[in-house]
Amino acid sequence: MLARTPADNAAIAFAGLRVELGGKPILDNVTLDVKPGEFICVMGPSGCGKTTLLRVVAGLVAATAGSVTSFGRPITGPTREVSVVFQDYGRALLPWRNASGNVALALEAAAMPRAEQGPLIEALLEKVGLKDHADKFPSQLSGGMQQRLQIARCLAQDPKILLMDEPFGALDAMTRQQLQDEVLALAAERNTTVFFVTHDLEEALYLGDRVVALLPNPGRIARLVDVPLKRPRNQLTTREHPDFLQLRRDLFDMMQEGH
Ligand SMILES: Nc1ncnc2c1ncn2[C@@H]1O[C@H](COP(=O)(O)OP(=O)(O)OP(=O)(O)O)[C@@H](O)[C@H]1O
Repeated sequence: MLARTPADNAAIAFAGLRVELGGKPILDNVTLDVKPGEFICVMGPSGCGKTTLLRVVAGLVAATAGSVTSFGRPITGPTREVSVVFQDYGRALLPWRNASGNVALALEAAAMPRAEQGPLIEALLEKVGLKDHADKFPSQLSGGMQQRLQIARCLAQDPKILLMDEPFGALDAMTRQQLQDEVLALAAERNTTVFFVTHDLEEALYLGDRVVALLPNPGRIARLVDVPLKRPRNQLTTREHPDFLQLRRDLFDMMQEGH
């Protein structure tokens, strides 16, 4: 039997990953192990390759060199074990299906018998606070509610890994904070590995067990920091904690200096 390496146990393992698109290097020498159940945040300025890195994990972009594996298996394309929440909920949801119908989409894709779908859809909508809105269409829901619906649809897939690409970027500050806490609670309850992309340093520190800071041209890991703040996090006390402020300062300076 072949010996297992630490990377085989990682939910996601990048080893010397390089990605070129259109002949241009976009990511270079990305090496990182993401532990099962870890909440990892990838942050950095616009164009540093955050979305490209997420798309590699989703199996939508191939490595030019190096490797990316999930629980020891190479990622070669999209699978049901990995689900993606996009920033643009308006385009991710089907406008002609109501909330239940949008969640059902994930279950239909898994060929779940219709009779089993109902109770599961109800439970998922309740989980994201949309129990009383099951019959509403996306256009009848607020932005925050539409994003909750997209999250419910992703959870219906029961993914091992949840990829989130600036999911709260289009929401107002209050809704954004509410959803941050809801996602933290859901991820903890299900022990889901979350790979969360944001350009917002404070959001990354608030959510993450670790923060990966990328710098551009080509996108590369500039810092990998542990966030030692206790859980459950709290929008006031966590953000006021001296460790939070220190990490924010360090990462901010690093991004400003660009190295
Ligand atoms: N299909 C493609 N072909 C060529 N270049 C691409 C392609 N997709 C992305 N890029 C380039 O790769 C770089 C990284 O893009 P990416 O979207 O991954 O960055 P990002 O950090 O997510 O940026 P943002 O925060 O603005 O979304 C950019 O310079 C972009 O122009």
